[in-house]
Amino acid sequence: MPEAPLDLLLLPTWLVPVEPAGVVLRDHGLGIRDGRIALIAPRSEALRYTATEVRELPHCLLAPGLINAHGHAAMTLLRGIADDLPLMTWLHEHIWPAEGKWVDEDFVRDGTDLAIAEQIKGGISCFSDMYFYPQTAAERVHNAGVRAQITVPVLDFPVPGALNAAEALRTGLQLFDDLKQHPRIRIAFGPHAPYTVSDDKLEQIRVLADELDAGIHMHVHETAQEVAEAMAKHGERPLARLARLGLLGPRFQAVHMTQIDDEDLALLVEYNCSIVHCPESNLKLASGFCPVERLWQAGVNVAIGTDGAASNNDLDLLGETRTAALLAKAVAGSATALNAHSALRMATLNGARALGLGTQTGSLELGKLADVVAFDLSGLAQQPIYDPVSQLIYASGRDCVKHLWVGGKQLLDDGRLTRMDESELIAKAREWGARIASK
Ligand SMILES: CSC[C@H]1O[C@@H](n2cnc3c(O)ncnc32)[C@H](O)[C@@H]1O
Ligand SMILES: [Zn+2]
Repeated sequence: MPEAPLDLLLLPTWLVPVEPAGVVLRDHGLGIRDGRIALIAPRSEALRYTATEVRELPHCLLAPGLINAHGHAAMTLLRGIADDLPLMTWLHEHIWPAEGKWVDEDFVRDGTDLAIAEQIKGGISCFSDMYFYPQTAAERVHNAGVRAQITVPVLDFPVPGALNAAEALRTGLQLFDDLKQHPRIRIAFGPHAPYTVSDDKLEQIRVLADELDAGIHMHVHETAQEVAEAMAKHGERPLARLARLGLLGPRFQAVHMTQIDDEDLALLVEYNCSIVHCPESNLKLASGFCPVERLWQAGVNVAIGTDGAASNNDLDLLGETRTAALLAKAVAGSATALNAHSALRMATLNGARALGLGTQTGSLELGKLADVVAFDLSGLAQQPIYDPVSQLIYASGRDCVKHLWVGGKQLLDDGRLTRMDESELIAKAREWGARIASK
């Protein structure tokens, strides 16, 4: 029986599948059927297939959609509200007061939409979100067509939208139930940090996460001060405390990890945890440096995240990946650390693995979801091209992002959002900015 026609055949100059590592396929086609990758073949062979739509992509590099493995989407509306401060001053004196005053469902709706649009324009097909009103964030993800891990935020003190941790967990459980069949949304737990969540709440989360086979996403070892204060208070390092409470495992996503001693590294390896490295937020808040090369050599899965726009101040994962590649060399004292191909892997497949989506997305392989980005490398600043991946990571900005498909649906076409109104998003963000600045 003849095969059903492809829905879409993409014909780029370069195809970078990410798995197998280091491969660049020249003049190949990628076929999509029913939202999944159905064909990868040399151009001449690919052209023998019938396809409803054929898209020539000259000078384009086709790669898996980028995965932003840590952020606080709605914080786009607090972009630039408090710059050039250390973490605790930033949080206690500026961000938490602003969130207490402004964050409601409308804020999360408009801020999340703005973040989604910025991320789509930056080639991000999937992101992780840790913020208040996760049900509203999930609704925005559903409408926009992107993929996301939405975490249920848990803190020991009252927060916007959920009066206490018990209520936050109750809301969260409802969300797990409502969205368990959703094709693009995965719910996880988001205990904020070891210094804001008590042992009993963490144990409760461990039990629920085991029952639901869910991820646990948490800021951990963000600064040396966090570790020193935990030593003074509990007599143990935060990661060791989390291990004692049974939270560590392959579904645990430790965000930041700028402080890693030998025992910490042994725990990360033993429990097969993922790390989400946020180099630009760590640089801006002067939080510290995650030792990426050391983790990589030890076989730990390291993904990349932007963190929120109030500490970064953009959601540009391509730029973040370049920063990660450069910083890894400085921290390791070795120019061979984190080459361009490994950096792209961190921003794609490692992100998918961290979020529990490694068998579904993060690489261009037959049967995987068609989450695909096309970067246009035809510009002056990208010439000449010896290695297109080097050019992408070290010499390109997000203005090169041309098209994005998520599950085979096109969300960005020639740099334009297909499902969202950019001028409306800008107008709404300006309204919020004016309101917040005036008070
Ligand atoms: C539980 S909702 C998220 C909560 O986290 C705050 N936040 C944003 N960035 C960071 C960071 O780098 N470290 C710690 N906490 C952060 C955000 O403002 C929300 O209150
Ligand atoms: Zn964060």
